[in-house]
Amino acid sequence: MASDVDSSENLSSDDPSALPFDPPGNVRMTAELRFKHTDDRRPIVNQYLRGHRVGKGQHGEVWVCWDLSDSRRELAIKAVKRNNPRAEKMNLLRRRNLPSSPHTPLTEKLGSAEYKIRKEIAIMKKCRHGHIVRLLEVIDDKLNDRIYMVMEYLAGGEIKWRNEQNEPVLKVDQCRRICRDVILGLEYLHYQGIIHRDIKPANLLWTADRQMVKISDFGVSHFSYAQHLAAAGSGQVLDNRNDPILLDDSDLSKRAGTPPFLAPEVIAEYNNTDPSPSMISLATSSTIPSSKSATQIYSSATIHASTSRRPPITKAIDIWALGVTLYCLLFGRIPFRSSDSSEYVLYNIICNQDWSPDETMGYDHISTGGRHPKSKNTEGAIVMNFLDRLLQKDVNKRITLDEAKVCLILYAAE
Ligand SMILES: Nc1ncnc2c1ncn2[C@@H]1O[C@H](COP(=O)(O)OP(=O)(O)OP(=O)(O)O)[C@@H](O)[C@H]1O
Repeated sequence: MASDVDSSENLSSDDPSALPFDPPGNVRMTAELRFKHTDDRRPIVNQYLRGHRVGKGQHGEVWVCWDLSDSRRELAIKAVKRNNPRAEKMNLLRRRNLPSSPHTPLTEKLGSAEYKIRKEIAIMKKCRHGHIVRLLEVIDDKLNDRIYMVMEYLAGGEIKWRNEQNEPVLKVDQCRRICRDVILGLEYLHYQGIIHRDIKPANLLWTADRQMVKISDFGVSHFSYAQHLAAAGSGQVLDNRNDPILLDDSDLSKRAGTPPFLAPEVIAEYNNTDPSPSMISLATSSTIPSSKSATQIYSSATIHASTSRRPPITKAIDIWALGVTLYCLLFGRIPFRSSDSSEYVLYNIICNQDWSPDETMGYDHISTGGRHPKSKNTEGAIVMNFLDRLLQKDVNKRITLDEAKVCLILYAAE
């Protein structure tokens, strides 16, 4: 088998349950795929015995598998088709009405499916942290135009946060612990210069014992060398020079993520109560399908820096998305919703309307005390104040991860 270990990262990969701030581990890059079946017709991809399918996304399918080589470890294997004609067609339809740009982004040169997977791999290769799903091997099957990503398996699956009646199913303390895990994961990502851009409950996976969550799905994430230097200090050098895809900044100008979780600065052109007709047509050209209001979008529109008021897009967008996520976990519903499922209405609500809590939060029905609780020391008041700071529309007033950590420590100590 033609296999080579990424030479830019020369630390051994051993412990799968890496502790926070572990150095990056090796990701095996394998250029050959062997496919066979067991006697009872179960598929084997190289040394991985494939089990049942655990998930299906826009671009790929994920199966549980077992490493037959030595460890017999239970892992996850994601298969992505390099060229995805359906997704390409959707993108083409979306792009049709948009103004053309003199600079053709790499997304369009490579085709969005291949770009997405290559970027996801490049970003995951940089990460080794206890709250980030870890990539172990990439199998590049050129013959069949597929790429396989072998990852650690999160057996608890996606966080289930509401029941059929849209009521919360998690206790407030569980929500707090999920929040803590995401903050630790984001702290590591931001230190690496990575903006996740799609934090939401569906991208947070439980470990088998449901004691911990890990951040997954880096399909629309962005690596910024400038942010990495800012976070890590200018003495740091880029540790992955072989990945030009990481240096392509064109995709930060795309509106990527999941509409109800987008921060106001990402959709700043909707921060306007009297929109121009062109603005409405821009938004309605990609109306949110009603049943899929929490589906990821990518490049439905290029963000134009036409407005001088536009704040820069920074890692603070992940903090906003964490606020939306925490609200979902506490109340079993999304804080900003549009009644008619149009993107324009939703974005206008996100930019211009305040959120409101229910009387109680969590499965354990703890009183919130309302949007601005009178007493400051109740559990409800502490959580509402935390949400208020995460969901600050003004990016300069939004809480930082350092401050969020302090809030959570104080909250846990109450
Ligand atoms: N490491 C993993 N362990 C367990 N389940 C996983 C793992 N990775 C993904 N899944 C499951 O598979 C589903 C699809 O995975 P993923 O979101 O990565 O695919 P995708 O094609 O990138 O999706 P999309 O682009 O639509 O967000 C997830 O929703 C999750 O439930």
